[in-house]
Amino acid sequence: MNVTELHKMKEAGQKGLVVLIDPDKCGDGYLDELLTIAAVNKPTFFFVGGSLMTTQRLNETVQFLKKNTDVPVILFPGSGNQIDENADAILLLSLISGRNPELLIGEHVKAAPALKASGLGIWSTGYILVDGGAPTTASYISGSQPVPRNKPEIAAVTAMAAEMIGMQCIYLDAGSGAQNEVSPKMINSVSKSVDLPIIVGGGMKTRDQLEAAWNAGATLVVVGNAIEKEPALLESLSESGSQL
Ligand SMILES: CC(C)=CCC/C(C)=C/CC/C(C)=C/CC/C(C)=C/COP(=O)(O)OP(=O)(O)O
Ligand SMILES: O=P(O)(O)OC[C@@H](O)CO
Ligand SMILES: [Mg+2]
Repeated sequence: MNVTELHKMKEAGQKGLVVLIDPDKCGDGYLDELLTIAAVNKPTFFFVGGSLMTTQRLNETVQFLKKNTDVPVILFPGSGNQIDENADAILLLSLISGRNPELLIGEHVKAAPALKASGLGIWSTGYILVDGGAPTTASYISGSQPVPRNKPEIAAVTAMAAEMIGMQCIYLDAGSGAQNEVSPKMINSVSKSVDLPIIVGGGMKTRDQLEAAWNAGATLVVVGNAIEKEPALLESLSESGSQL
């Protein structure tokens, strides 16, 4: 699936809900339960990945999803080896809030041949970690400082640079299980500074938070932990897709 699908969504003013699936946390029938609920309350996409993957379940998770749902499956890789050609696309993340060359370009160089051969849709993504109130796995593993929560202008100029370099979307991430989600003020500031679709995630738990993010300019809002803890939450978050 090409990134133009995401650009079309933004141009049409459509808003999407994404469920993040961490293959490490898919035990005990979790995916069966999730897909039963998702059959009625369809998310726009499934993202699959983790900043730290301690099991080898990526391929079986992608395979299971491709077999049992028609919701597109987009890889959200914590490293260059989280590639599976059975998915529909991959967020080719470049960690632009950090200054670690491996996560800006190094991993990408190593993964380039496999990515090209995979036939996956490539969504070049400027990935911005934002302080969500506590250190997250992503910031610890990447050894990078997140953008301070109350500095929307830093996120905005970072996104502007990414757009001029040629990246195709921006991901503002307060990190897995963040105490504070990315503020609508920061989303709005980024939205006014670039024409790119904006993906927002980290610490989202309520429909009100999703709406605040969409209204501030997000095209996609990602929910991981809250649905992992309580899959039925997908029903109230999606409101049967009325807004999607
Ligand atoms: C070259 C390729 C294919 C990929 C680049 C990979 C890069 C540079 C990633 C950026 C840095 C990074 C660690 C991103 C993490 C993204 C991610 C999958 C976050 C979601 O996972 P969490 O839910 O935070 O993970 P845990 O549950 O493991 O805490
Ligand atoms: O798990 P949560 O807190 O919903 O975060 C989702 C994702 O944006 C984390 O990278
Ligand atoms: Mg996680």
